[in-house]
Amino acid sequence: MSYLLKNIFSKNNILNSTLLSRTLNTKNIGVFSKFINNNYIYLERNQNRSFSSVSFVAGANTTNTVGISNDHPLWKLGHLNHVAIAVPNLDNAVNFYKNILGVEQVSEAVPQPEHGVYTVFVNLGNTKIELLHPYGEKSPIHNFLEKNKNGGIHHICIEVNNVSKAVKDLLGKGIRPLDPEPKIGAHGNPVVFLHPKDCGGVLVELEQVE
Ligand SMILES: C[C@@H](C(=O)O)C(=O)SCCNC(=O)CCNC(=O)[C@H](O)C(C)(C)COP(=O)(O)OP(=O)(O)OC[C@H]1O[C@@H](n2cnc3c(N)ncnc32)[C@H](O)[C@@H]1OP(=O)(O)O
Repeated sequence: MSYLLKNIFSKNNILNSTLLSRTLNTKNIGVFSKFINNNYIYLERNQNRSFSSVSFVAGANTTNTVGISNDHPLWKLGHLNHVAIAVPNLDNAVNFYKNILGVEQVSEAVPQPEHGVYTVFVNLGNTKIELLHPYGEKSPIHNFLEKNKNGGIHHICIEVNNVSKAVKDLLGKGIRPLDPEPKIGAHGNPVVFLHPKDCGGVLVELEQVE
């Protein structure tokens, strides 16, 4: 059997595939299923739990089969861009930061239809707070606010120099992005969210900043 075939059918791959398939299921979102080496198939399910789309996502190769090694990082981590707080009442939250704490730079509320949220940025100088409020019925923060009636810290956003390379590399290390492709975030930059179950219980957003 060639080295490649041995790799495909190695005990590790079968084991990883089984483990990942078992742990990746969350309702109404896509499922990453390990395919060959660090490549994944992304299966998206609709409300009836039947599969509605399939995409192929290539992970970074962490073996030496094609000469790419993680000893030479392909991407770099940057600053903390913002801490996002989901709020049940945007006016009350803006009043707290602007008038009670006295923050000078507080943006207007901006609808982000592609993300299902309104955002307000509170600029603290060294980093920002992003206030999030649901936009539309399918907002990804509905469940969070259902469970946290007074709101709470929803995610952190860390800057990276190349979000696609970061995702490929992280997939190879078992860290799942929540979408197969980056979206354009509130600052007009590509962003991707990483599964909180893979990041110590914290929803992590990576934002590409040149
Ligand atoms: C504009 C843009 C930008 O900054 O540029 C944004 O901010 S957009 C910001 C809004 N967009 C996003 O958040 C996109 C990424 N988020 C998502 O895809 C989703 O919200 C998920 C994180 C997958 C959660 O989905 P959903 O609410 O349907 O599932 P769920 O409530 O059943 O939660 C599944 C499990 O994840 C945990 N979980 C849910 N939300 C969490 C959070 N924010 N932090 C940590 N853990 C969280 C739950 O406790 C639960 O754990 P247990 O199973 O143990 O009970």
